[in-house]
Amino acid sequence: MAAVQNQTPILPKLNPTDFQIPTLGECTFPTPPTRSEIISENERILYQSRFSDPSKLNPSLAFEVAGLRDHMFFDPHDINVGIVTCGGLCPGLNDVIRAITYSSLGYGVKKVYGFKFGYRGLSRQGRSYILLDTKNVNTIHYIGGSFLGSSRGPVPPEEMIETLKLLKISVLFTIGGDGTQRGAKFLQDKITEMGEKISVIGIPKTIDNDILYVDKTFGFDTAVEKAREAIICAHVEAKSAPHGLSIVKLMGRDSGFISAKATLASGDVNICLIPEEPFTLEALFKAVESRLLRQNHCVIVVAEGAGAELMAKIQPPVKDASGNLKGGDIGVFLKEQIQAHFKKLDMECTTRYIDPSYTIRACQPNASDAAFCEELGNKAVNSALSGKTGCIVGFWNQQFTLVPFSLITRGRKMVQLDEHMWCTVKAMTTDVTGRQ
Ligand SMILES: Nc1ncnc2c1ncn2[C@@H]1O[C@H](COP(=O)(O)OP(=O)(O)OP(=O)(O)O)[C@@H](O)[C@H]1O
Ligand SMILES: O=P(O)(O)OC[C@H]1O[C@](O)(CO)[C@@H](O)[C@@H]1O
Ligand SMILES: [Mg+2]
Repeated sequence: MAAVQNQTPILPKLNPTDFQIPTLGECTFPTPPTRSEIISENERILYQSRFSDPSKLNPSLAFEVAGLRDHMFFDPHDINVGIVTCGGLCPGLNDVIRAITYSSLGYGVKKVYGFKFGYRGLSRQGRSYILLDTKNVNTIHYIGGSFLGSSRGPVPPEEMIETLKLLKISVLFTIGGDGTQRGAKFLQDKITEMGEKISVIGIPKTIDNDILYVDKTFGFDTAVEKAREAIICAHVEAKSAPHGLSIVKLMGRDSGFISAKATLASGDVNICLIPEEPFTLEALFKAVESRLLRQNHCVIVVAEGAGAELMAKIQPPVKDASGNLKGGDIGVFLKEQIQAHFKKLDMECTTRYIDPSYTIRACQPNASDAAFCEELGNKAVNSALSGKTGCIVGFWNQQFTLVPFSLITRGRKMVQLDEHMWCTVKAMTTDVTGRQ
């Protein structure tokens, strides 16, 4: 097995205090009769569930449990809440917006504000919102995208607090990826500094599944399902042409989870390229060549962030409005390079290039993601009413957790090259690292 190259902090040095969730204060309102499960304040979900020596297991490294307590910090009848969706689209955004709205109004919350186009809707200049109710959110889960719109780009936390205070909002739900939760952390830090009693609760969203300390984010399953459909079509195309080569580009700027999982799910991929594992063009050409000669067809899946070192030589990455690095189009680059290579060899290669990125992201969630979103939304409301703040609702070992912003913003989850999932992908595909 080749040496592991990437260094995702999967098991960094953690302290029990890293798991502590800030609270706004004492919970004094008895929770009204509810169908929701009541969580005892002492319950925890172990960080480490796999071990060989039980004596080395540290039970104080554990997540708080998301959900309702027997007493609430907020009297729901006294408060307004806000919802914002930021970053790229993701299947299930509308489902979470709907779940939060229904759940909040069910507890008797006065008003649910939906901010338009991400944090921009909370800014002084771009302040824009709609009141959400059971009528206007009733059917939004039938379609993809965000009912509220989304955007990238920073907004000063002071301006957001000004908006929250103006509208008497006690809880802000931030639905978004790592950047959104970084922004939410800045906001919550400022709120604490100013001594305001406003809770900020994140719901991690990303098809990339790249949030640290979260097993799975909503939208990921759907993205894999849609990616698999594209791969199946790519395989059909490749098999139907003389020396057919299909290249499918999938999203994944820094983490190749969609590509890896879709490769496992389809069984039709011959070469899988992800950002975490560098490859060489020479090894890639050789692999395609030998595959076309042996099997007459070949399917390549490439994550958008793969080959970043190759792309950087042609075109330095640019930053988007949020400061995320965006490189050139690796899919188009590979198509052109491979075509030029086979032209030089005077060997036939019928190349098809498929980029389903935005169709994967803008669609309705599958049933499993939709159900997951419903629970996430409910857990977020329950946790906020219990006075929790400065955290996201996570999912770890099949349980809904609370994870501090300070923990998830330490980095980004990436595919570990020695994890079972990636090793299985490697067993199913051809290595193009140039090391073998
Ligand atoms: N360090 C930060 N401080 C304050 N705000 C931030 C920070 N990083 C990102 N944000 C803000 O969060 C919002 C969303 O960030 P970003 O565009 O990176 O998307 P994201 O939430 O990571 O979603 P995804 O990458 O999955 O599309 C933007 O408005 C951005 O300005
Ligand atoms: O087109 P945009 O908005 O820049 O988003 C692209 C990025 O969004 C993501 O889908 C994450 O939401 C990444 O995989 C991708 O790099
Ligand atoms: Mg991000």
